Amino acid sequence: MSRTAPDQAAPTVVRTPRTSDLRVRSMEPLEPPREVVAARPLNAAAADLVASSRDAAASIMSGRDDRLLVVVGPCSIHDPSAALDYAHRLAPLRTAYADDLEIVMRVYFEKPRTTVGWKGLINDPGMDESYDVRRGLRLARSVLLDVLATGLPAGTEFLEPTSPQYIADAVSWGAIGARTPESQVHRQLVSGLSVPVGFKNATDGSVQAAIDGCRAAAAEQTFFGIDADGRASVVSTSGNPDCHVILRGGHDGPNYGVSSRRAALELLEKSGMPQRLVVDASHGNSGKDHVRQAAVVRELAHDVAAGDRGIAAVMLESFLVPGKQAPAPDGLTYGQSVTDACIGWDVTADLLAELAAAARARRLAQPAGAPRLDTYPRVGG
Ligand SMILES: O=C[C@H](O)[C@H](O)COP(=O)(O)O
Ligand SMILES: C=C(OP(=O)(O)O)C(=O)O
Repeated sequence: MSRTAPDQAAPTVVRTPRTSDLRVRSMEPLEPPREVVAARPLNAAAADLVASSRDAAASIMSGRDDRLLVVVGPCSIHDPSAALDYAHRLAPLRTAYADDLEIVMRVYFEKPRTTVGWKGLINDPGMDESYDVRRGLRLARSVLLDVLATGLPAGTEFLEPTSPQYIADAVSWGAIGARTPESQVHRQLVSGLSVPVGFKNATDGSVQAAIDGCRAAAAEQTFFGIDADGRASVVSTSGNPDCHVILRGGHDGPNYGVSSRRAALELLEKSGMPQRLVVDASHGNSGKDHVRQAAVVRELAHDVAAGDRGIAAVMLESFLVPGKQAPAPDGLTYGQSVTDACIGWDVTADLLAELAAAARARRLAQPAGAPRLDTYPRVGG
């Protein structure tokens, strides 16, 4: 065996380990928002509806308007035809109850999941794990414009930090879901949205998380985002004063009852925010049992009719057919939810009539000289 002389040693091979994209399978550029918006721009009538319904929602939430805001519609949009069918039924009720209710349709495209599951029409429009996000974005925009054309404003959850560039001009009310009120990314995003936004209490029931979310979103923020051409950008915002809290229940049970509402109103007062709440009849407040939603709404309507002014808005998950089914690319029941169970159309129509009557009764019961709610400052104001 020959020994290698030190000056003839084999050169050391220095291997540089790969340290990025180890778990990224692919990256595909998206169309810039400007192109998607230009393909289906808002017309003047739709822009008027968006602007006036945003004002109405902000006025109701601050107490300048004594009607009830009602955000009602499917848990998620999966079939644009069924969503439009629903919108055509709801739109006449918006007109019929306009003196007492400001009805906004839930048009939710992005679903936050507890672990994993279908993440909504934008992420996977075919519900077949093909994740055609380009189609999803265009489809979502079309659904929003078609809903606006029926005369209904739309409300949605903002989840992906860049998707609002594609659709937010057509949205009248926004939500930050229970899994994200503490997320800095979402608070920053809301600070730049031109839309009134409700922060849900956290899934553990914390209302303070939602209040802190409103306060952070009311402040000026600087963060990463994309511009209308899709370029990575530094975004600086002036803050969103039109934020409010949504009670949706939590792991320990519902929080729509009078004592939970009173506790939430006290927290709002301590933070100098309007003592006005959105109450979600679904999720933790119904235990995800759609039949329970009707009981929750009726309890809220009773308290509104008795003069409760802390309830400014009610959210309902409703579709054409009650219940829910598993998401699938075909073979689905038309008009039934593929995420949380929804109440069906007939019950929805009854509940809207009851909420309108309750808002009317509250107005009539208002003692002359009662303090105007609009004396509350705006968030951060
Ligand atoms: O609103 C919909 C659901 O409650 C939310 O997306 C979480 O759903 P999951 O717990 O089924 O994932
Ligand atoms: C996901 C939703 O609700 P939450 O964030 O309260 O679970 C929703 O309203 O669609």
